[in-house]
Amino acid sequence: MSETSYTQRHGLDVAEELAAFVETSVLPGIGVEADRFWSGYAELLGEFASENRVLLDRRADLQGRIDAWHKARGNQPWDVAAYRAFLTEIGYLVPEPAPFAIDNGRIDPEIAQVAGPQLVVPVSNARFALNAANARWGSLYDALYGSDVMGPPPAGGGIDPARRDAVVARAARFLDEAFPLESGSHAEVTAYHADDGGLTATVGSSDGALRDPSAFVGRRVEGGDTGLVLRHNGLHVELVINPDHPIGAASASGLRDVVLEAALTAIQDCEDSVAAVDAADKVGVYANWLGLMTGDLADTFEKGGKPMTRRLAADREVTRPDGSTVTLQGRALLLVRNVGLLMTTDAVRLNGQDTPEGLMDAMVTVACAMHDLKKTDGPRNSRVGAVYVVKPKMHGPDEAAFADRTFTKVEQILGLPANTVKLGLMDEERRTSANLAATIQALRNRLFFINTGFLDRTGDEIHTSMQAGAFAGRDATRRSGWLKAYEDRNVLIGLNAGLRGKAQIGKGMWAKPDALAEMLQAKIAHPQSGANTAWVPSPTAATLHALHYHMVDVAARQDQLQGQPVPDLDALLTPALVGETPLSADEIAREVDNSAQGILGYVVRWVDQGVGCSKVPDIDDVPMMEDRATCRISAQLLANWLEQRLITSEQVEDALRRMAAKVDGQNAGDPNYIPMAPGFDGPAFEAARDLVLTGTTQPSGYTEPALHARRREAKALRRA
Ligand SMILES: CC(=O)SCCNC(=O)CCNC(=O)[C@H](O)C(C)(C)COP(=O)(O)OP(=O)(O)OC[C@H]1O[C@@H](n2cnc3c(N)ncnc32)[C@H](O)[C@@H]1OP(=O)(O)O
Ligand SMILES: O=CC(=O)O
Ligand SMILES: [Mg+2]
Repeated sequence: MSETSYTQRHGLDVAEELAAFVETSVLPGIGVEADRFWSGYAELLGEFASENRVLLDRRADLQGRIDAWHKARGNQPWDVAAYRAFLTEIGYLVPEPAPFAIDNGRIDPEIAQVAGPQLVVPVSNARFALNAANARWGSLYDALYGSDVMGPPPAGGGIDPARRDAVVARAARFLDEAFPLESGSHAEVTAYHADDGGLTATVGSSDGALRDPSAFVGRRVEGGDTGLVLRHNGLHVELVINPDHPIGAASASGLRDVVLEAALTAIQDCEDSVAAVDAADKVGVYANWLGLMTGDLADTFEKGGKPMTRRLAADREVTRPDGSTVTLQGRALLLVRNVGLLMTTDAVRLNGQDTPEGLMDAMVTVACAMHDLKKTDGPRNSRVGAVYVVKPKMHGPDEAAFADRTFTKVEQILGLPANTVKLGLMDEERRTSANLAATIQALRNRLFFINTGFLDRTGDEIHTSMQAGAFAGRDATRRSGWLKAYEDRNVLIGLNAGLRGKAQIGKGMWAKPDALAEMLQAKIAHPQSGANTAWVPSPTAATLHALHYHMVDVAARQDQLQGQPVPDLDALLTPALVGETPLSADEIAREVDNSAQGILGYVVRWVDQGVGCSKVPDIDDVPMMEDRATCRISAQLLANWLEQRLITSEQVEDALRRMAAKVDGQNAGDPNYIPMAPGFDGPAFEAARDLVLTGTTQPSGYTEPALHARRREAKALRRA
């Protein structure tokens, strides 16, 4: 039962808290009257809500036909030619467009020109959201010292001199690679000098310049620190000199830190990393986004036993050798991820019906961003007057065209110039990957990224071919040919569509937040593949991943790749089924336990505590980032194995119960935690059960319907 109270606006029933938030917090100062906002919203729903429904019905219709095709073929050998012909006949595959190039208008340099990390953060968490914005600049010393890159992370308390020296030496190696000196190493520098002639470094008895003197940008002073700002591959690096600081005092040159320009962009997420199921939750999410756009967001919390208040970082003013100044952005360029087309919300109702949540996100998040567009001086987000909306889970060109028209309408309602809103296309559903060029074309006037590597994409891979047979395990599914085709095609199709120098071609999330030594080894593959950004889960990961963009010149890599043949669709369309070599009973049992644990560990915090992104140890106790997309994969794999009779529902129930007890144990230290055992009947456990047992019939295998319903149930129980 909903607790929501409504107020009437232009024929809409609007939740009172949303109406109050829009009218008292969002609209004042952006030149849009409440009447205009709500009458426009009513028009938007009138024009787009039923089309949204038709697009969802089309998804279901195509899925039904694909399921029937696989079932009718039974055990016949896989025939990709027949499959392609069938997908073409039903309109799942559309004709390739003639060559074209995107024309996306003015785009900020963090997207169009410079390659670097993209951080993602649940915007519902103000402390994290601010931290993500401020992760534009990250201490390399802290990232190396505090992570596992230099060996097991420190237990805390005090500085270990041996570890400190190893960190300093590692950072000097980086400086030698990115900013080599004419002679000698940064490790040997006893003094850095900056004057109108540029930067010199003293090594032994001689002063030498940088091998590339133009890499020196200038100097800035902050408190007792002098920052010497360098630039390489478009990314800035600051040598922080302060001989009075304990770390600077231990260094002959007084170098106390090397600060990297790290998260060039940060996605403030209203989607899969948040749990927002009603008007109150949505207003919480929007309020943080609004605060980021006005610049006023602040959060006070306790850290290390002391209260601290976090705010957005200031810009950085740097004095060049010739005395002129340049202002460097202090914060990541902020993008906002809206929700997709699937869910409806009861925060705005029309004719007694809930309305598409994606349309509400479009109206409200763009209106909030207008506070940034209205700024005439001081720190701002977009310097070219753009709003960057990341649009997830679109299936193919028709849905992309729908998003394009939706934002045209939103721009008209809010009085914004056409194509102010730029869209990031998440290539995370198979119908988009298979029709990528046409999908890009549908967004050509506002596209600012295409990203791959997505976990949702694996979930959709399994769901789409649910009836084709049993999928190999989660890792094997992600190692097989379709994934390489998906990744490679995305880069090459993006380059063919003229994204170079205009938009991002991005790669996916590093989902092991604590395994950063491994990330440093592995994630260099992203820039090497021609991607000019890739997702990271934390500011520390952003700082470390930034090193990769110094090691690889992505623009040069894109030049090499431009014009290479795009891999054929066959590999993309071939599902990663178990095949000739069946999985052993042990392999199956281990995968079932692992998936059950991942689902429960995530779902219990989502449903009972409203936490949308969690760190959950896997079966080998490796902490994994779990969000709705990883949950979708685990649930879909178990649903597929049930459907294909590799496992039984009794096995699933047994694994869920055993793993629920394990997850309870893992959360024993959390005073707010509600154990799932021994009753196994609370909304969290029920949600996990729903996700697996109804996984074949959930739309596209999405987790939102089950999670939202159970979270609302948990909230109602708490109220009762
Ligand atoms: C499939 C997809 O859709 S991927 C996109 C969705 N995923 C995400 O957005 C991942 C976001 N990341 C996170 O939520 C977290 O990093 C987790 C849950 C994965 C791990 O969190 P933990 O390691 O437990 O973080 P913990 O609570 O210990 O915080 C450590 C510090 O890192 C910061 N931090 C961690 N992640 C982030 C982040 N994404 N952005 C900003 N700051 C962050 C915290 O603010 C905190 O610093 P503070 O104390 O100074 O505020
Ligand atoms: O949205 C991100 C994903 O991995 O899915
Ligand atoms: Mg996703």
